[in-house]
Amino acid sequence: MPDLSRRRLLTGAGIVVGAGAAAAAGAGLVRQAQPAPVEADALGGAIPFHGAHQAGIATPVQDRLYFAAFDLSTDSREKVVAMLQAWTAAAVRLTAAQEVGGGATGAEPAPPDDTGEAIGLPASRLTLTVGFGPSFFDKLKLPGPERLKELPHFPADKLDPARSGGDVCVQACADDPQVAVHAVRNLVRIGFGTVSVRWSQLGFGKTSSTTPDAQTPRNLMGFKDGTNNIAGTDRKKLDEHVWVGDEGPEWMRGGSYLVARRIRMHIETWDRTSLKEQEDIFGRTKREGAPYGGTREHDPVVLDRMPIDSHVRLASPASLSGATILRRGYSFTDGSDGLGRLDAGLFFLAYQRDPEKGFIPIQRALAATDPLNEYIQHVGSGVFACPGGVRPGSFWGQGLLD
Ligand SMILES: C=CC1=C(C)c2cc3[nH]c(cc4nc(cc5[nH]c(cc1n2)c(C)c5CCC(=O)O)C(CCC(=O)O)=C4C)c(C)c3C=C
Ligand SMILES: [Fe+2]
Repeated sequence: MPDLSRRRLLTGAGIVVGAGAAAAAGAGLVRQAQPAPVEADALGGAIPFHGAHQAGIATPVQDRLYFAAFDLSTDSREKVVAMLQAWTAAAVRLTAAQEVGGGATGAEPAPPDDTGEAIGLPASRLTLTVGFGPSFFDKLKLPGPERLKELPHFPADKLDPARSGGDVCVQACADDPQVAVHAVRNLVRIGFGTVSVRWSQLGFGKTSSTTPDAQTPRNLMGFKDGTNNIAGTDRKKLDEHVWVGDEGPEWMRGGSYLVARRIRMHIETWDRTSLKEQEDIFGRTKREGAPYGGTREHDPVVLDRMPIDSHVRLASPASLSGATILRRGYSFTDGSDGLGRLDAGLFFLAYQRDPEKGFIPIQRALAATDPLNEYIQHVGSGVFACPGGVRPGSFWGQGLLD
């Protein structure tokens, strides 16, 4: 649990102190209709919303994801500003396990402000991260950052427009799916008339880690995923590869560019593949996750010990003039496809300082020769500029829209 003092929580997360709070302590930081004082030892895993960077990027990866991409239903900047102000106020409360607006009860005869399904649940390390797609800037006639461009087409892409694009995105990560869904649902509600959901994706079983000391999670192919990811504590690498710096624009400083890809896995075909072939495809062993030529997971990757077209060799920065991304993906299963096959795969999320030096060269190399392509297909895609962190009293995208 993060070591947050009560004072820091109260100022940082914007919680208003009120009566009737004693009951909130005990089982963690608990949602209350009435604003409540919160004990320092009862934060229930609240991650501060405010800071130099948006939470949910370098933050230790939570267990669950709910990601939503929105279309603007207006070209009025004023309406968008009003919505982003209201979203920010709600996000401050949601990430601190507080109900939005006037709460989930007591508003008769009006419908309650908060939908209520998170009453009594702790903060669950909820983070809410917002990004703007290239079309956001076109629709609002705003100058977009130079580095935010539509992604190129990659060979074998089979992108479904109904699962791609979006003017705005919200990435909600939490250890409890109900908390993540509740957060996005309430933002959708607040945004009614200004944005509508274009597509969304639930994710479970994180497939990457930003905490190298923790056990590396496994993807649905059974392999450890995230071994060679950037650690959330590695400030040097984050500054070099993830956070936007002086190249700006100003409102993007401390922000990052997000690439989201819905990657379907042909699980049934994969499961009929021998262990040796599976391991050759990645260039790592299945049980230990060791790179070929090594015996332990974190042994150094020696490229020429790996098959020349193995996934890890192709994607390694050493093969691609240093191209590096921060991965933050999740597994998904969305039922079956009507032909008896699971609609399952990896919802791949990658943050970087410049997609031209991160995702794009890596994906070009993978799309060309990765043997994994026989077992996967990219079916959804989005690219978003995620502004720098929100300061207390400010709102998401303020520097851009003010
Ligand atoms: C464009 C970027 C990448 C896509 C798309 C991608 C898809 C993808 N990856 C796996 C499984 C694994 N990937 C691993 C390593 C790895 N993958 C990428 C990039 C993309 N992967 C990078 C940059 C790396 C790290 C390379 C390195 O520096 O060593 C691994 C090995 C363990 C690890 O380091 O994480 C696995 C396993 C799947 C299943 C998949 C699409 C469905
Ligand atoms: Fe990969």
